[in-house]
Amino acid sequence: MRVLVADEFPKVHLESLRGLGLTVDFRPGLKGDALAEAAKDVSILVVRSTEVPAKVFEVAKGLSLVIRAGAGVNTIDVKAASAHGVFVANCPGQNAIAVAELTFGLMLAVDRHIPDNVAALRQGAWNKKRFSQARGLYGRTVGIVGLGAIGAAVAERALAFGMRVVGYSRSLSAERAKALGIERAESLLALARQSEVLTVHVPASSETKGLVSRQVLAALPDGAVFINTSRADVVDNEALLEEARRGRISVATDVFPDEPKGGEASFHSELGKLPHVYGTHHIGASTEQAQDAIARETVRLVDRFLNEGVVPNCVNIAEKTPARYQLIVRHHDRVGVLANVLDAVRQAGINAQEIENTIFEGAQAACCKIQLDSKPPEEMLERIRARAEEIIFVDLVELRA
Ligand SMILES: NC(=O)c1ccc[n+]([C@@H]2O[C@H](COP(=O)([O-])OP(=O)(O)OC[C@H]3O[C@@H](n4cnc5c(N)ncnc54)[C@H](O)[C@@H]3O)[C@@H](O)[C@H]2O)c1
Ligand SMILES: O=C(O)[C@H](O)COP(=O)(O)O
Repeated sequence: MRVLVADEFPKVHLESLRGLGLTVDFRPGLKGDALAEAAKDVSILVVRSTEVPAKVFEVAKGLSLVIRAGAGVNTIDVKAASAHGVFVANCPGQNAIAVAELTFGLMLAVDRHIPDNVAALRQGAWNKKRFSQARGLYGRTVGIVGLGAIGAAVAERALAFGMRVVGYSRSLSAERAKALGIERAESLLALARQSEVLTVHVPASSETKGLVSRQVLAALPDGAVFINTSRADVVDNEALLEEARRGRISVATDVFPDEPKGGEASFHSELGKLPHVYGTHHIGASTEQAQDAIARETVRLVDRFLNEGVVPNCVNIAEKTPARYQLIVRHHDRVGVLANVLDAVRQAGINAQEIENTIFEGAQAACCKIQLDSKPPEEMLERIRARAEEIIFVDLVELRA
């Protein structure tokens, strides 16, 4: 079996993939049509931020699994993967500490103007007067949008810095907020109004597009710091540029609209050039520790897929199928029994969806559960029951809507 690794990946973990008996094509930097062409003969594709467009799934008929060696899957056409029956999995949480560390690096950098200090020294200037203007983080309020793996890691660090931490997240319950030792805001706007630092950690999706809106940015107090280490799409970028130009708030961002996907490119960002903005080059996950953890997790996923047929961290399995009924058939474990059951389902013109066949100890009997998209007629059940030498019991249950 072949695996294509189309982004940087630690050498030692490429060896672990080979140790699983796979042929590994290590081709970082592949893009677009070249990626689709290279994926033609592989079963597994591993990527970081490289885009995986629909074309890959159209061309690579043997592809079974795409692993995002990272957190965000917005760079993969997951809809196309699902339409072609390809599993997509990621490595959630494995780079959370690295992103939280960068978030704090940015927070401190903005408060103490560290990059400007360095730049002035390099230009031969001493300016203690200007660079002494800092407010300090202790006792200040940080608002965290998205309390998943990264948001929680940021909260933990903010508490250690003696900050007041308030969170807003889609599923942040009062209990979880209490467990994290933070306060909970009722809305994003309410959070923004009290945040001297607002930091965002939500995935890019149709739901989060422009979540940090013009109104949210305008609600930030004068002199606030806005930090984005998630994705550019979660912010109204036009409004952010206007706010940053005005200089009413400071901005630190690791992500940009239309940022290059690869390692090196020329890139001109209006936002990144402004004096109140500190930009980094989408390096949130780029520590050796995080890349090691991500690669280990990738190898674990490949191992389980190869040896157990399961896909941990899969992001595109239907949470619920449209099936309304479940056929339960307890049967003798013999050749052809399931084929006969499915033939009866086919003859009734019903679509079988999820199927699970469980074998009992001793391998004499099994229980097969078949989800059906419509109610089968009584004749179909009778046809199955009629094969008494194969069938022990047949039942039909209606599934909860
Ligand atoms: N800069 C980088 O290098 C870097 C590295 C890793 C991750 N990221 C980005 O950070 C994102 C978050 O990563 P994570 O590991 O914390 O993911 P996560 O899934 O653990 O957490 C995401 C959180 O966002 C919340 N959320 C989702 N939709 C929301 C909405 N509409 N409103 C409010 N809250 C919502 C979820 O409930 C969850 O708590 C990733 O999806 C990725 O885009 C960037
Ligand atoms: O979602 C992620 O994990 C990050 O954006 C990291 O992207 P990278 O693997 O390209 O650094």
